[in-house]
Amino acid sequence: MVATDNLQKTPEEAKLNLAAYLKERQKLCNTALDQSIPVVYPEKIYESMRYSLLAGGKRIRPILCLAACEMMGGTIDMAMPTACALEMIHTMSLIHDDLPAMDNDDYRRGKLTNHKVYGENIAILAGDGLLALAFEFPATQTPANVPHERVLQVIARLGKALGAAGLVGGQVVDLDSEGKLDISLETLNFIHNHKTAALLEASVVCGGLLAGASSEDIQRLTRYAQSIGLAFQIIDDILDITATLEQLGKTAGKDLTAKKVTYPSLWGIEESRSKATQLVEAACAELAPFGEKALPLQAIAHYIVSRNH
Ligand code: DMA
Ligand SMILES: C=C(C)CCOP(=O)(O)OP(=O)(O)O
Ligand SMILES: [Mg+2]
Ligand SMILES: [Mg+2]
Repeated sequence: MVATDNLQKTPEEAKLNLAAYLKERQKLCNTALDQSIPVVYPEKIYESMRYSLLAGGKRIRPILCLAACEMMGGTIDMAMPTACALEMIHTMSLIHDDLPAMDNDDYRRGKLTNHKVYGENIAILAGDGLLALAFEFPATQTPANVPHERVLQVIARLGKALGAAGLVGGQVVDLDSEGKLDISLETLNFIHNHKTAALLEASVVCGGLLAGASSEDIQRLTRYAQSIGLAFQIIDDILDITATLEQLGKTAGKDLTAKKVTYPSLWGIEESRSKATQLVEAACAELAPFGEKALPLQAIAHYIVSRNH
């Protein structure tokens, strides 16, 4: 074998097989998520919740949570219930985001959207059910070797990331901005930082909290996550232009149809991509003091800009 194997690879990827790492973590998360919702009476609601929760997806948020917990000296078991909660919250936000009253989308994760299969009423309730479980699950399932006050911090953190000061607030400004062509960069950053980055930040920070990380380390994790959070949404907006329905598992070109101002609409694709790359470099630099232990989080940061779906 010639030594060209590592060409095109980031320094982290050269030392860590990221594709295998992500696949293994996705499998662990999928098993835990599958077990988190048994189907009982009234079956329809559990089936609807499971339909969207188990429909695939990259599982980026739970994987970030597990990786941050491990980097800070914790274990996968300590973080798995919270990792599942993050995916439940994310899935709820997708089900509601796709409703006719919001983005009115027919496809998600390569399948018909929840309301297309179960009707709007059940889709709304499936989101509510997932959201409630997202708080019950870490509160009741986190193993006893994690001190209660850490779990309490996690619950508070999830609520903050998701509420009006986070994801919900971002979605409100996103909806308000549709069709307006004079949206400022400040408003655009507000949308991205709230609707997308807040939950990604909570994913990383909750992993650190569960492992008992110091407040200084939590601040470092926060800065890493804020940078990858903004980069994630810039890439999402680029993919909306460049990728296909088959790649994305959701309708492409929606931002243009909905007349949404995005990074690529303001600055073009290349400059937006270079901004996202700079953010990822900054994110990786934040984790330099953690040395080799930071490799997974650094590789995930690069994956966020290089992904094609
Ligand atoms: C989705 O934002 C954000 C949340 C919080 C669900 P979006 O509508 O820009 O993304 P997508 O293209 O995935 O619907
Ligand atoms: C927050 C946004 C931009 C919605 C899509 O999130 P993902 O791209 O993580 O969707 P899945 O892989 O989980 O389906
Ligand atoms: Mg939306
Ligand atoms: Mg949408």
